[in-house]
Amino acid sequence: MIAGTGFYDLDALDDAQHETVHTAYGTAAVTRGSWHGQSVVFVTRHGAGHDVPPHRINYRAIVRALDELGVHDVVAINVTGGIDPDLEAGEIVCIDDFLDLTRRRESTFHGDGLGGVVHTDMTHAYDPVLRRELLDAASAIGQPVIDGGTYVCFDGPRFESPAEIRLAALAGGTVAGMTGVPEVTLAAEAGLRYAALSLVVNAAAGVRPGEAITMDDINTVLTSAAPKVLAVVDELVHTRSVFRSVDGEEAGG
Ligand SMILES: CSC[C@H]1O[C@H](OP(=O)(O)O)[C@H](O)[C@@H]1O
Ligand code: HPA
Repeated sequence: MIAGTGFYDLDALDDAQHETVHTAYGTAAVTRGSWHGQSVVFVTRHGAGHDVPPHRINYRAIVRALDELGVHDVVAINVTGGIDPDLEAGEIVCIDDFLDLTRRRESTFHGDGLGGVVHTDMTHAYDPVLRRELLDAASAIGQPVIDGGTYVCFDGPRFESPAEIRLAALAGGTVAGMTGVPEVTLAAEAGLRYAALSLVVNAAAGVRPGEAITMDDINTVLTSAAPKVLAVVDELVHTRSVFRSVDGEEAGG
């Protein structure tokens, strides 16, 4: 699980061990533990003290570390601003596409052409099966989650201008964030299954004319809504543990 703003530790993890993983792309701080008997690796992408801004996160080290630790499935949580005017703060969207409007990020494992030039398909960058599992988990606990939406990624760390959000809306954007890309594209390059739950914490700039974006308002939404997102992931992990014990499989992955 890779989470960001408002998600700095995972109380659900038993036997949590903090580790630094050294990769060819730099280091990543991870917490490993057991959740409903399943092996889980948790990463808080801005760091435990939220001291890494979105444009400075070492996405390649995080994704490579998860890959090297044997992770197969990644559930990402991103908090976002709603571009779609119908979205209210506190709503959750299970993302199914992205638009990359970042400009200054290391965004590939294949930049140097070593081993050949590689072009990775992004048609199903958000894994349909893992998305379905998340949506089913949400249904099982009665938590509404919107099925599908386009995550538009900006560099940040500033919020967008109203004109930037109008451009993103014209392109079909649903929510705006600063961390979803290249996390999703690197996961695809690494062959990891990746799905993302996006928690809307404000209306994106200009969507509600006259309304400013404040961290106080965002933190208020996070306090009440973050547990709902975690409850969906908890149900997913719980469901998997039940199926694995019925199947007699080893917990893991
Ligand atoms: C809430 S202020 C903006 C900050 O929040 C989002 O973080 P994350 O994607 O890690 O949940 C956004 O991308 C910015 O980093
Ligand atoms: O409005 C936003 N824009 C970009 N990222 C965000 N993260 C929370 N809200 C926003």
